[in-house]
Amino acid sequence: MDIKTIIRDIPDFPQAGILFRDITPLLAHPQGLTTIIKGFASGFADAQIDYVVGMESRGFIVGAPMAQHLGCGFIPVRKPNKLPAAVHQVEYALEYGTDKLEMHQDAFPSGSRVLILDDVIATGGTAAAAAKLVSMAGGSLVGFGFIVELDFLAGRKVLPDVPIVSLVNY
Ligand SMILES: O=P(O)(O)OC[C@H]1O[C@H](OP(=O)(O)OP(=O)(O)O)[C@H](O)[C@@H]1O
Ligand SMILES: Nc1ncnc2[nH]cnc12
Repeated sequence: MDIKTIIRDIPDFPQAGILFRDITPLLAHPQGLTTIIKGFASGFADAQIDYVVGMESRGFIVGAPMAQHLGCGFIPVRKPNKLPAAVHQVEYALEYGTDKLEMHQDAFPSGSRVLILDDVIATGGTAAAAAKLVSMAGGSLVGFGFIVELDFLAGRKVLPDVPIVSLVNY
């Protein structure tokens, strides 16, 4: 299955000048999620992952099924004021705007091996913020996985030096 042919391009969303790579047709395909999870699983075979972290909201769509596939825990990284217990917080820049992300301070035991997953890496700000949150909680970052990587924005340059698996590059 060639997932690139199923991802749809939407010009000028959410604002003028952004070419939005829309994964919803891929998610709607009967083999879409299976193909995505197989891609991540083969990229991180033998990585001994204890927890998968996914960022609100599209990171949840790939993070939760990957955690189920691995038989490990899923940790949500959320936008501000959504998580009920004590949080770590990081502010970050987006391709379109700025935002903050939070994760529970007690999300996983210190030393846990953590994989960060999201649908898209653009500038890398979101993934770098998630990596900071994992580090603040004492996690050991195993790698990053993305369905889509926008190469021209060079987001991987702002990430820590761990393996990065992208299923599709533009
Ligand atoms: O590499 P970056 O420049 O940080 O951009 C990538 C992020 O942007 C999108 O999330 P968005 O904040 O739009 O939220 P959503 O998942 O709720 O749509 C996407 O799902 C990534 O999380
Ligand atoms: N160009 C883009 N397409 C889809 N999701 C994104 N998140 C940030 N930039 C994006």
